[in-house]
Amino acid sequence: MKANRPKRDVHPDLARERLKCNFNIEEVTNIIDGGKDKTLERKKIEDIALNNGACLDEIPDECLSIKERYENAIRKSCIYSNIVRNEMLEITGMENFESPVLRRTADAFFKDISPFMLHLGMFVPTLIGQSTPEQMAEWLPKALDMKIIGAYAQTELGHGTFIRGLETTATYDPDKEEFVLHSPTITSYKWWAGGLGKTANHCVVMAQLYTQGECHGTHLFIVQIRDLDTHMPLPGIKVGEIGPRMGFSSADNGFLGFNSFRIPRQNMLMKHAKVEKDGCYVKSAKHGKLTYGTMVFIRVTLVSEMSFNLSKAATIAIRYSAVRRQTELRPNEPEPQILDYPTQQHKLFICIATAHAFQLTSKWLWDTFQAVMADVRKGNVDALPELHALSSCLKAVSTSDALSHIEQCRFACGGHGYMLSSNLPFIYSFVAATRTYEGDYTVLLLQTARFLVKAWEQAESGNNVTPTVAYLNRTANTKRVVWDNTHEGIIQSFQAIAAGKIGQCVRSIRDRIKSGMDYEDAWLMTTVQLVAAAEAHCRAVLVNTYWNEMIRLTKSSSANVKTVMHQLAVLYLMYWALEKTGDLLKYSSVSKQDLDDLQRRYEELLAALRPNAVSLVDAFDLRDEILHSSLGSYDGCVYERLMEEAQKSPLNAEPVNPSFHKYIKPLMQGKL
Ligand SMILES: CCCCCCCCCC/C=C\CCCC(=O)SCCNC(=O)CCNC(=O)[C@H](O)C(C)(C)COP(=O)(O)OP(=O)(O)OC[C@H]1O[C@@H](n2cnc3c(N)ncnc32)[C@H](O)[C@@H]1OP(=O)(O)O
Ligand SMILES: Cc1cc2nc3c(=O)[nH]c(=O)nc-3n(C[C@H](O)[C@H](O)[C@H](O)COP(=O)(O)OP(=O)(O)OC[C@H]3O[C@@H](n4cnc5c(N)ncnc54)[C@H](O)[C@@H]3O)c2cc1C
Repeated sequence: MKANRPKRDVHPDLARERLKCNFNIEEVTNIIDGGKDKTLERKKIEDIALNNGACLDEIPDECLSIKERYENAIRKSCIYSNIVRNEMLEITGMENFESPVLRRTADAFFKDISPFMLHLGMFVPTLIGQSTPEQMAEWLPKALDMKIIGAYAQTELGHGTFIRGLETTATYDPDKEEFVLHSPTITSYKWWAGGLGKTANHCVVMAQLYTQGECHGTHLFIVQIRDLDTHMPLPGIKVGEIGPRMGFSSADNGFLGFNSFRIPRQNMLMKHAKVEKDGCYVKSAKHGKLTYGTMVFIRVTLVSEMSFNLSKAATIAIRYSAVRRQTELRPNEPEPQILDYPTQQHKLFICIATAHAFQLTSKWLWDTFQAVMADVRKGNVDALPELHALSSCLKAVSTSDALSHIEQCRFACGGHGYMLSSNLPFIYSFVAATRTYEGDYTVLLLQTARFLVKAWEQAESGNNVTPTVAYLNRTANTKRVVWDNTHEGIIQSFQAIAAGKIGQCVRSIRDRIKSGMDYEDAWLMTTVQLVAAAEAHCRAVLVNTYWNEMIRLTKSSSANVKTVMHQLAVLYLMYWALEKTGDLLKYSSVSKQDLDDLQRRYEELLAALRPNAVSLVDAFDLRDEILHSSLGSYDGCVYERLMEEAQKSPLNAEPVNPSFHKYIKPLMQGKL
């Protein structure tokens, strides 16, 4: 079903906004995309995927039943996969199946989520990261060609965070050279895996490996769960969907139980550890946590995913705010555009800056990830703890910040932001899940904290520490940093806050141990502070990386692009400095006067950015098909679209609903 979209003239308010722009939008788009060639490639791919209108729906997703929504999502997933397989991968190259462009175009097809998302998002990366070359040759081509469709089944009903506590067992039987998968309890049922409920015919399963009578901890196995022809669950498999949830409505998140289900020995993913034919277990020579690799990979990709989602929300809210007028400031004067209110600018401009901060940081994180993985392939795992610490905190903070900024975008759109047709509730509920999945916020920050405490102890004893915590070598023994309101000064203050908080955690742990606690209890009692310290470290990394990358990427930009990119980065620094005034007062010499000055400069910066606001979101270059929003379309025809979407409500299909005759009328007549 293709929907025809009427072409409309651009709303005069938006047209006027665009005339005010003083920088080259395309140059900024190129920076966000990672270069002019990347922008051209993206546009070419978007044209292929979206120009034929296959992504559009006649009936909005939200007006469909759960079953219809799933079926429509499958229909479109198949169309989309075919386009990816036949046309898009030819341009990106097969090896770039995880290209952000594919994610971006997928969003035009799915207002919610594709049931195939986890196939490409986690199943395929697990095959790549965890298989031997022979296994890769066997499974990967089939997976990329959609001959098999997979899910990632790790979490169980009883355990998500604590992977070592998973209960599914895989017991090796050397006589038959098979593993026997079993779910011994109700809590051992796999739970949550996207695409598992109704779509996947294969999945990667994490299970406790038993061989020669010994448990060797969790390992990954590839398991066929459904017949490829009939799609019926195989004997010994109990599989289904987990039921309605806050978002992810079309992802058929599933449950899965095994009743002594047998798989060949070759189905254990054996890149890092293996079981020989006779049942002998050979441990990973490199690092015990390499089986967690897919999680690290997704945590890394989520930072750019957050930038993308935030840029969508910011585009919707800023275009709407340029069109929406509300409240007379002075009698008989026209009502201002709500974007003219500094409070509105305060809600929204930080969203643009944060989308840039996450995008530039995500590219840097991706390069770091690639470099560490290249080392791991050569047998050097020295940088793995730092990568784990970094990807954990950046995943936690970027998802959490994106979520609260997206909610601000919804607030900024008043009542209309609450409409599903605005798309803001969908974006919000999608991003709300990211704070939990792939490692809960608190849990991941505590992982980073473990690394930071060790780094602190090294720095304290005069040893050099790894690059992302190098600031500890400078600041570990400093009481308070001297406040300086330049960007360098603000970045150093964030580093001083992080160092101060980590140091305080170390002292708290030591004091508690001195007073008789064992290390575990002392750590536990300090976890509220440890989470705050890891967050502070992450903010220090973010401000530093964003600033450095912005300078590097704008070196050859035109003067006005340099200025506007610089303004956004300064806004980001100031916003967070003002959010953290308590910490600044504690760990720097900042005075009340300095903070008042900072507040004034921040407000001036909002005013300076105001004329470019609409063009800055135009620079995200998000097509209307991707935005799916009655409030955010390029033409700004908000009211027409709201009315048009309202007409599609199933309740408007008939002038009188049958419930009137069945219930209301009898009630009115006293006949009920
Ligand atoms: C086309 C591409 C598209 C991309 C699109 C992106 C969008 C995708 C949409 C996807 C939608 C949904 C996906 C959802 C998928 C999932 O949620 S899958 C399930 C994910 N589950 C989790 O993340 C669980 C979180 N828990 C953990 O990670 C671990 O259990 C935890 C780290 C908390 C602890 O693990 P333990 O095994 O108990 O480890 P410990 O004994 O505590 O630690 C020992 C040391 O090992 C270090 N460690 C832990 N993990 C790692 C790692 N990954 N790498 C390196 N090191 C690690 C840990 O810090 C300890 O170190 P220390 O002893 O302190 O030195
Ligand atoms: C939409 C969605 C999609 C998902 N997709 C998949 C998938 O495809 N495959 C898959 O395997 N899984 C998937 N998951 C599961 C997801 O990875 C887990 O839900 C997540 O890792 C959190 O684990 P949990 O649910 O066990 O939470 P819990 O660990 O039970 O957390 C509950 C609370 O306890 C706190 N807590 C837990 N442990 C600690 C601790 N050590 N210290 C301090 N506080 C702690 C947490 O901070 C949290 O506040 C998905 C989840 C969602 C919501």
